[in-house]
Amino acid sequence: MTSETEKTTLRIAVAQLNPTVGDVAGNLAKARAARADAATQGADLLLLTELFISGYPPEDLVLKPAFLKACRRAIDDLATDTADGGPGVIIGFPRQDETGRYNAVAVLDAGKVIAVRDKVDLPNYGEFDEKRVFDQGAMPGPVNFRGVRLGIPICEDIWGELGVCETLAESGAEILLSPNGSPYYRGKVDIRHQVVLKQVIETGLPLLYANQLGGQDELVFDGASFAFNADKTLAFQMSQFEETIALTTWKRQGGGWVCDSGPMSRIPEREEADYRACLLGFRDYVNKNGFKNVVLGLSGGIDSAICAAIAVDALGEERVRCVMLPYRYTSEDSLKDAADCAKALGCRYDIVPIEAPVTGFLSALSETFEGTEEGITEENLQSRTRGTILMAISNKFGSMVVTTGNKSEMSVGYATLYGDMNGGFNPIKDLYKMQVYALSRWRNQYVPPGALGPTGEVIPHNIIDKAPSAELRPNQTDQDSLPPYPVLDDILECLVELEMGTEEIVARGHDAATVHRIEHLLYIAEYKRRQSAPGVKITRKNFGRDRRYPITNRFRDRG
Ligand SMILES: Nc1ncnc2c1ncn2[C@@H]1O[C@H](COP(=O)(O)OP(=O)(O)OC[C@H]2O[C@@H]([n+]3cccc(C(=O)O)c3)[C@H](O)[C@@H]2O)[C@@H](O)[C@H]1O
Ligand SMILES: Nc1ncnc2c1ncn2[C@@H]1O[C@H](COP(=O)(O)OP(=O)(O)OP(=O)(O)O)[C@@H](O)[C@H]1O
Ligand SMILES: NC(=O)CC[C@H](N)C(=O)O
Repeated sequence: MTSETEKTTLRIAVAQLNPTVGDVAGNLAKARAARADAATQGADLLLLTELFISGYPPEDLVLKPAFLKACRRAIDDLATDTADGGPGVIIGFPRQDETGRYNAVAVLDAGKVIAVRDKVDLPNYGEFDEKRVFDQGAMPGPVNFRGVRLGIPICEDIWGELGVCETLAESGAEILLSPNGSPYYRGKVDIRHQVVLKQVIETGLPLLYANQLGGQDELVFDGASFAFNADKTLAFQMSQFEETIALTTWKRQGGGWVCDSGPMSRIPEREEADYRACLLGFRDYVNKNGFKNVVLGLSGGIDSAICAAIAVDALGEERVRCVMLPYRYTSEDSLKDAADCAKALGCRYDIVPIEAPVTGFLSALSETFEGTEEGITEENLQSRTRGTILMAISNKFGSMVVTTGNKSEMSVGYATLYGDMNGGFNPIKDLYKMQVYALSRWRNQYVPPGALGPTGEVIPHNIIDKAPSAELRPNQTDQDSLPPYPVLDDILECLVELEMGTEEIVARGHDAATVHRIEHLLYIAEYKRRQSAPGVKITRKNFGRDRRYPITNRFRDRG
């Protein structure tokens, strides 16, 4: 006799998939394909991630009744599928009833929605803004799935202090299954492990953590789903940055449940992890927004070189066009380095000289500018001419312009509005210059899994070794107007990531006048950053949602 309460084995397929926000039909199709796969593998249950049917984060889309209706219809359709006796499904969806609007999960089995649970703890810090669009759910109880009492805390429910996991344990949950939409930042996998371990220790229950995959605007969801058993051992670990479904087997043992099989994948570290995040975020932005190809200005400098490498790795060389736009200050070295880089990457390389258009602008302005000194205006004209030409190529061929400014220069406003700031998306927006160097060196040695680019030195070593220069006037280098990048980056990390006081930064050995100047530049460049293209979030504090400073701001920290 097999009664449900005697169930001793549970096979859970964990689907770490890449949904698209707003593509309800596409996400439903992905859920169905995953369920078919799970059925083939003999799973009892398919676990999908937070708000899978809408894509995460759906932001203000959930304020549209038509969108919520479409999501609900998709959940009902998927529930109907489960009448076939195959795997049940846990899937995230946004829902509304007379009491409010919720970030919810549905449990589907035997042709029906057998339970719905709402997220209690709505994150409202950093990149998250969930209190804006969702109401707090009621404290959940476990769901009885084929005789097993499952606790389903949704993402922040396992991070926060509201006691959701404890409540689930006290009300009889036997396993905790947590659907997540957890974005990448450097070192996040370890942090998630610690968060989950804390809940495992507090509840005495095993916890399965399933995370979404893929880029959504500035965020990268890196997957890396895993579980800890109640004895605090890592039961399985899925890969990071890869869309995958894994079967895990759970056994009833000594009064509790133990996960005794599942994959054990390697988690990449440091440069590899950051590079792969840039790649995935860039690829998904371009593909999910329907661009067939991209174009970028390749200057012979390191920023555009690494952007070209990321673009080729993400899209393949035939979808990337590099354009060298030389002016009279462009050196022979730059011409050679840019050509070598494009050749190493195997992508199309055009040369469009800007002497004639810049001369045209200057001649049009000659009367207006009569009696004035030549300076930054004329320098910016070079950058703006390049920006205009790249946008023309974009319009003509439908290619998205890749923006190439790193976090160091975006911090201090070292970029020209409507010039090199033109473009749709920036793969290195959240990488300081020293990190750009580190990732470039790494990429010259390794090709990440799934990358479409070639092996070998794709960023010629001369580009890495030479002094960075914008070449907007003769013999110019970045260091003429900025401190050396190791110094600049340290000061910026203190100011931006750590919100340190200037006195504290000076105490680290920096020159006070330099620290004050960098702080000033950081504040006065806020207006530029507000007009800048989105780009991949890599740090805990990107210039997007994570750091929200006023543009009009007279505060300067003088101790
Ligand atoms: N608070 C504010 N709110 C709104 N608008 C404001 C503003 N402050 C200035 N502005 C406007 O912005 C204009 C100045 O901005 P913008 O025209 O961009 O020019 P600007 O910031 O003055 O100059 C661009 C800087 O970037 C450097 N650069 C350029 C290109 C490439 C690189 C590189 O190495 O990658 C470096 C260049 O050497 C220079 O230091 C002003 O003329 C004014 O109209
Ligand atoms: N001669 C050029 N040909 C093509 N694109 C250029 C050229 N000069 C600048 N650009 C574009 O403008 C961006 C800003 O470049 P700039 O040379 O001013 O300094 P940078 O920030 O050090 O970038 P890079 O390291 O790529 O040179 C470049 O990344 C590139 O996309
Ligand atoms: N979607 C969420 O609730 C995510 C919040 C959580 N702190 C995370 O970053 O993973």
